Amino acid sequence: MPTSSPSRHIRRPVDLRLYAILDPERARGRPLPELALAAVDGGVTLLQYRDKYGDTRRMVDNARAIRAAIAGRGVPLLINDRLDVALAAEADGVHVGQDDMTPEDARRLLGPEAIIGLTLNNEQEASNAAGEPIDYGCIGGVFATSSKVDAKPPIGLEGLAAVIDTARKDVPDLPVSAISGIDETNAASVIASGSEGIAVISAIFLADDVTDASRRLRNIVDASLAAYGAKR
Ligand SMILES: Cc1ncc(COP(=O)(O)OP(=O)(O)O)c(N)n1
Ligand SMILES: Cc1nc(C(=O)O)sc1CCOP(=O)(O)O
Ligand SMILES: [Mg+2]
Repeated sequence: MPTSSPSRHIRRPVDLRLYAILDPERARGRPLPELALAAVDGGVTLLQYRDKYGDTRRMVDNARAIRAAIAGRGVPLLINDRLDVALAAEADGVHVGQDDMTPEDARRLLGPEAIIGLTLNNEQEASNAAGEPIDYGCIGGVFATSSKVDAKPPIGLEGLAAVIDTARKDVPDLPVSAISGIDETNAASVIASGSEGIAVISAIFLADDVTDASRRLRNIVDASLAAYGAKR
């Protein structure tokens, strides 16, 4: 078994500018590896495979196929919730929420090189992130979404700014992004609130042209980061 000391974790570098989450429920029946590559071609910097309904074998097969499709492109692949799938498919890490396996247990199982992300829903959870062996936090949900059945009430831009401020104060070296309902109309406001990037499902993977949608979002993020800067 891999062993790791979670309390002494040195954060892995992670580029949060455009984080695409690939979910078969939001793919319009199109092949996941092709969608993954199309998104990477458009400038996605981090990719997650999220599958709330897939059986384990399908998930491992899909994760392997996605990994093969984007191999050599420098874009890490994370698996939502499922450490076993991440290990079997040799993905780069996992994303866990507050009700999933703890970051400490995930770190112990995956080792120091894995990228581990954690959902932060409020200021208390941002504060509690201090000392967690994670590499980034993702704050949600900012706006309403149809992509998550058990989504919490949206916190809006003011809520986002408050959670980011708490993270900056209590966990200054933690990179943070934001999720839920983010698209071309509001991405700039998310960055202006202090986020280092955006995490997106439908604005990328429900688009007719996934590469074009990714490119437009990436341009908005880059321009907004240049204008507002990351506060960290
Ligand atoms: C980047 C990113 N942020 C948040 C989530 C949500 O995680 P969680 O709260 O565990 O909910 P599920 O996605 O597991 O339904 C995420 N997956 N990715
Ligand atoms: C996976 C996920 N987590 C959320 C949270 O609030 O924690 S919202 C969400 C889905 C985001 O999809 P879209 O970009 O289509 O709104
Ligand atoms: Mg989860």
